[in-house]
Amino acid sequence: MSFEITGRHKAFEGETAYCRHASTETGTQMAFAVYTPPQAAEGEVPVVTYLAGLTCTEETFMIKAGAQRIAAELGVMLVAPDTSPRGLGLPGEDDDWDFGTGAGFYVDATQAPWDGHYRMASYVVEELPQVVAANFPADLGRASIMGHSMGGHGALVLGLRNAGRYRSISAFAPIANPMDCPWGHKAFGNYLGPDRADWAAWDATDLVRSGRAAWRGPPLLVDQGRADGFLDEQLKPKALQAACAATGTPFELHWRDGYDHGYFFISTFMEAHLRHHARALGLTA
Ligand SMILES: N[C@@H](CCC(=O)N[C@@H](CSC=O)C(=O)NCC(=O)O)C(=O)O
Repeated sequence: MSFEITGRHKAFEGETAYCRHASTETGTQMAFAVYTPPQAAEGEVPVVTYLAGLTCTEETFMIKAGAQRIAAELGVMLVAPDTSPRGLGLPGEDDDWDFGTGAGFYVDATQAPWDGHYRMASYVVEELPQVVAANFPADLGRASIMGHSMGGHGALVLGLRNAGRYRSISAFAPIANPMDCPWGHKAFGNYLGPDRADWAAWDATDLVRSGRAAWRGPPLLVDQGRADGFLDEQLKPKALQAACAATGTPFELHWRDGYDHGYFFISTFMEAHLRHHARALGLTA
């Protein structure tokens, strides 16, 4: 297995590392970032994976979210993958900012030409943790997942579909009902095909509403800014809230007055999300 650390940066007595490896799921080089907290010097530490949104890379979270200080206090490893395979040269891959490169949507594509490569669900859940644990002191038995926007959708869906692997799930401004918004229609139509029945398995609201995902862990934690320009057309947190209420799924939605969709919002509430995960991971939070 090829693996390379391309950059190392000391932070809060731990280290942010930028990594690359040859992925079997995507058939490309994939990039990801890892923050290792100082507690890892004493042994394996729990892992929180962060999935970023449209147009982001493995760098975005580490640079903008302000998460390392609190991760260092709590003793949590942070893992942030890139948001899609890159550089495949597929037709249409680089035409739009909300589809293709930087927009893998954390599904396993079934439609040509995407299906052999755009396998971000299997990459995040199966392959990436193994690569991380082979190279960093990660305790995969204690794992949680979080994300933003497209990555909030990813965290919710991958967490709900793989509840045995994740102790807690949280999201900032997630695309909560992608079957019912333009971003979701575009991504799912191209990656999964025209049959909406095939989309439902990748929609957090539908997974909860249908009872196909039965989450019984700590509340699904969601923060949403009221000044978010994408809220009404793309995000639909109230649909997920209604599905959770109807099925008794633990859910906590915080509306944040004046906050928009960006990393000033995310960094403001990052500490609360990491403490939520730390409690689920058995750490003092
Ligand atoms: N087209 C714009 C907007 C892209 C954008 O807002 N991306 C968000 C995620 S949106 C849903 O997944 C983001 O996180 N951007 C990175 C950032 O640093 O804010 C553009 O290309 O900028």
